[in-house]
Amino acid sequence: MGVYRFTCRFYTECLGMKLLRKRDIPEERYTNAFLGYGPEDSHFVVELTYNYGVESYDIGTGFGHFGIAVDDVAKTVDLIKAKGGTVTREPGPVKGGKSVIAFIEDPDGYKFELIERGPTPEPLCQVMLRVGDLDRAISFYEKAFGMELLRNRDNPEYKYTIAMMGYGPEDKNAVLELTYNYGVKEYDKGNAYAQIAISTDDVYKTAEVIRLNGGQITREPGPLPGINTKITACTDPDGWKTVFVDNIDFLKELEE
Ligand SMILES: C[C@@H](O)C(=O)SC[C@H](NC(=O)CC[C@H](N)C(=O)O)C(=O)NCC(=O)O
Repeated sequence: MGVYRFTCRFYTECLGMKLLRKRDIPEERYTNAFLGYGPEDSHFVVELTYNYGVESYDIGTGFGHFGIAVDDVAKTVDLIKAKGGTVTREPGPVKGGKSVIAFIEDPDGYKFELIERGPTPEPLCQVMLRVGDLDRAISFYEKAFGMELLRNRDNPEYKYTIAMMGYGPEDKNAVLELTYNYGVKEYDKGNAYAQIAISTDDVYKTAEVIRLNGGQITREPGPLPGINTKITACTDPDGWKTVFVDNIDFLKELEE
């Protein structure tokens, strides 16, 4: 359990997240820790999973980073260094743009982009995933998941395009940042990053819409054995997984 405890300390001490909930599922041989900047019923959170006995994972090349909005990137980086955290890109304007950013890594090698922004109710603000066909990915997330294309930006000098997808404006909501690197059609997904989770009022309808729009259902909609929360899961055209969780069931789970 050493890796699990150390990782939690990094999230609370270096990133200022709160440890919201822990659960051990011995019959499935894993433990979860839920961390974030506000309660799980109204905030995007990180779910860390420790699988008994597994001490390392392959992060692959497709997963990019989690974005964290901070009001002063340089100050945050100093604090992270003082706590012994790993900084992989020093604070400064993004190449080809103006936003001040820095990159850090957690003890398992997951990257976090620190982004300088004003105060926000949702500091855990991005999940960056690389995709092989941006138009295909945008169309999938719009039609199958009902997300909006909030903004896109081409950076020809550095040969990539990004598209921000989500359910509300970036300054108040967590978004999916899809990145297309010119000419790169496929990535290695490794075995570390798992999925994002999205709430829904009806997992059965959600699965139907996903199927109609080219998504692959990897878990048929229905209640999870033991806890009865209804979920469905799918992969997008690049193979990135998403789990949809029934709203009311999830709130009941939090009360237990
Ligand atoms: C503010 C927002 O626009 C960004 O931070 S973009 C960050 C930028 N992204 C990329 O370069 C994506 C393409 C890259 N090849 C990849 O696949 O990750 C970035 O990471 N810039 C690095 C820098 O040092 O500025």
